Amino acid sequence: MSTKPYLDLSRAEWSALRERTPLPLTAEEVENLRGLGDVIDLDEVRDVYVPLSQLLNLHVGAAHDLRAALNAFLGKAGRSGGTPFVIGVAGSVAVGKSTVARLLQALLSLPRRLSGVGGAPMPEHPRVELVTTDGFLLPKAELERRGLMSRKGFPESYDRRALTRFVADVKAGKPEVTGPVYSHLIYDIVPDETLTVHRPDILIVEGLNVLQPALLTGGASRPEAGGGRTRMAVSDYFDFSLYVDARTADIERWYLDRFRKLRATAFQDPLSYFHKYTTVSEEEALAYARNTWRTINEPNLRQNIAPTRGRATLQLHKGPDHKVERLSLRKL
Ligand SMILES: Nc1ncnc2c1ncn2[C@@H]1O[C@H](COP(=O)(O)OP(=O)(O)O)[C@@H](O)[C@H]1O
Ligand SMILES: CC(C)(COP(=O)(O)O)[C@@H](O)C(=O)NCCC(=O)O
Repeated sequence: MSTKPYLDLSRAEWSALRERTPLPLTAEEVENLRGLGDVIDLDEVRDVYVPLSQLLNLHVGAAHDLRAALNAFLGKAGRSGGTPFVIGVAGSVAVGKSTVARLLQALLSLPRRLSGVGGAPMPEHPRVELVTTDGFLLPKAELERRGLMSRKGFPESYDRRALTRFVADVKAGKPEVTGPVYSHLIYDIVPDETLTVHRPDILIVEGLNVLQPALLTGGASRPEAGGGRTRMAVSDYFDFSLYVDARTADIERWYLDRFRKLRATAFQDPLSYFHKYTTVSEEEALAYARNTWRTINEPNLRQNIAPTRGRATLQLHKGPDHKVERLSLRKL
């Protein structure tokens, strides 16, 4: 008997699971998914992401039942609703986290009649909110002050306390939870802009470091005091987590391709932090992007992000064309 914590499934094995609980999408719903403006193709949606949304619905139902049982034990029957189900999406810069997160948001928001799961506690139209952790990056001026501009995306470049507090507040059922907003255009936190989450049924939290374990505070500097205190990490609030995985050479290529595309589009805006790369040759611009990959994003992947892969509930392993080739599902 295998004691490996993960069950490995080929794409074919995984997509065959869908047939047992078919999810019929109407033409309009398919059209809405296309309307996400993403590159993702519909075979991929059907074979990989529809079964995933069905598995997530099973987890949502089971989490609800467990909470109801706990409340009954505590003599609080009838108060089991209202706790959002929280999903974390982790992986490297440019591996496709935001594409997966937006797609899941769309699939999980579909009317319940499509979910194939009976009796789950969701309303007919579940409200699914998405937050990205870039809003919790320290502002550029603060990164500069701390000498962290070349560590952007590393765990220490975030206000981890604020992120954890944000998710804890949503999970606790606060009616309104407000967080900061990051702009890729200005490469900084946007002053005077916030995002507010209003008691969603499901919250998706997407970012490079969402599977980082909790920090130990105080203990390292004061071992004589008998060790420190462990803070909660954002991952402590997850009911389910996904790690989007691919070969490093493929991710680097996707990063450079995205940079090339942005150079022809968003960077054209004179307000863009990267506007300067539209006025030099493509070769020069790509040399800059390659350097950013090699000195920031790849070391962050190796040192901080990839080591958290084994904490995810499900790992999606992508091939060179973004198609999911195999999956590892946590079973122990
Ligand atoms: N399933 C997919 N099929 C094709 N291209 C994809 C897919 N997912 C992501 N991409 C492309 O890969 C790049 C990185 O994806 P993105 O979601 O922006 O990554 P991240 O949020 O991890 O930085 C983008 O150019 C995106 O269009
Ligand atoms: C904003 C990011 C840190 C990603 O943040 P996330 O939402 O994953 O927390 C990253 O996309 C980024 O800008 N990294 C800095 C290096 C670069 O320009 O690629």
